[in-house]
Amino acid sequence: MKEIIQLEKISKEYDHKRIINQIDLSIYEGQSIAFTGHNGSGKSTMLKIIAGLVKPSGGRVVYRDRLLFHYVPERFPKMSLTAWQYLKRMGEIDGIPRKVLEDRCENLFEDFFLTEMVNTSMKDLSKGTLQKIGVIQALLRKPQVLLLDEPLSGQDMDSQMVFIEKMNALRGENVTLLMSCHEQYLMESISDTVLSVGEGKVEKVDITAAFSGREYILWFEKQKNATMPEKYRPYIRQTGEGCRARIPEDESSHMIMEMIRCGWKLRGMRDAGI
Ligand SMILES: Nc1ncnc2c1ncn2[C@@H]1O[C@H](COP(=O)(O)OP(=O)(O)OP(=O)(O)O)[C@@H](O)[C@H]1O
Repeated sequence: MKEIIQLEKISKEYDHKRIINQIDLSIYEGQSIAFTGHNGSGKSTMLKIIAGLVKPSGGRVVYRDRLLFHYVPERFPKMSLTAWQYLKRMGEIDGIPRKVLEDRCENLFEDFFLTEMVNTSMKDLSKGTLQKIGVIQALLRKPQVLLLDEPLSGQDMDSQMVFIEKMNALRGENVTLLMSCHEQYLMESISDTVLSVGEGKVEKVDITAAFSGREYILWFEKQKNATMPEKYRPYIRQTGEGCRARIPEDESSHMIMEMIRCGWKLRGMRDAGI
């Protein structure tokens, strides 16, 4: 694999407090890294340093190529433009032809269930909706490196599934993904490397050992004309207007996709071990 970014002895201090301490890290083309760790451990700081948005206090970041970065912040600024006006401007800056931009936006609005909100002023949109607009902006023109700061924190379950699908499609196109994240199922779904950030250090987590044998509890709500996929019947218990399933982790993404395809709406998800 081709190394595209190298962190050499990176440190960062805020108010004399060392958040990141002498980190060395190589990032490879097409790699998908999740930074995980407690609140305030330094995940966002790592992303911002890699994106060149924050200057390290020590060390240097070496970029092997000229790379197109897209950065999706955790909190998207509220502004008076509508989502559509905003994305049109951003697309124009990216040099995307008008018609291509319109088609791309329309498809992405639909995918992320945003069609009814495109003409609402962004200052009146929720955190999750703004986050989706940030993701759409990042998808308008394919970047080489996509950085996402807690991309799922405000998104509903259906949008999370769309997001996972889109990220895996980008991985298929060799886009390098770097995200900060707390959700283990997201790391399992889209990351090949998990790095734990804490006490100044960044350490690799053995994903296979950490996630093996896990099961999830899923809740689905029945929509009109929903049918039950035969394959998953043994895992499912009916509950009033919906159903509940306990499923091994490596089956969970497929089950969710299949249930959504059969007309169910994912209402919730949690680790069965918690
Ligand atoms: N601009 C800043 N000025 C001062 N301190 C900062 C600044 N940015 C971050 N910090 C501090 O650095 C530490 C790491 O912050 P960072 O946002 O990187 O953590 P995080 O792991 O992403 O947290 P969370 O999971 O809560 O988003 C925190 O203690 C935070 O308060």
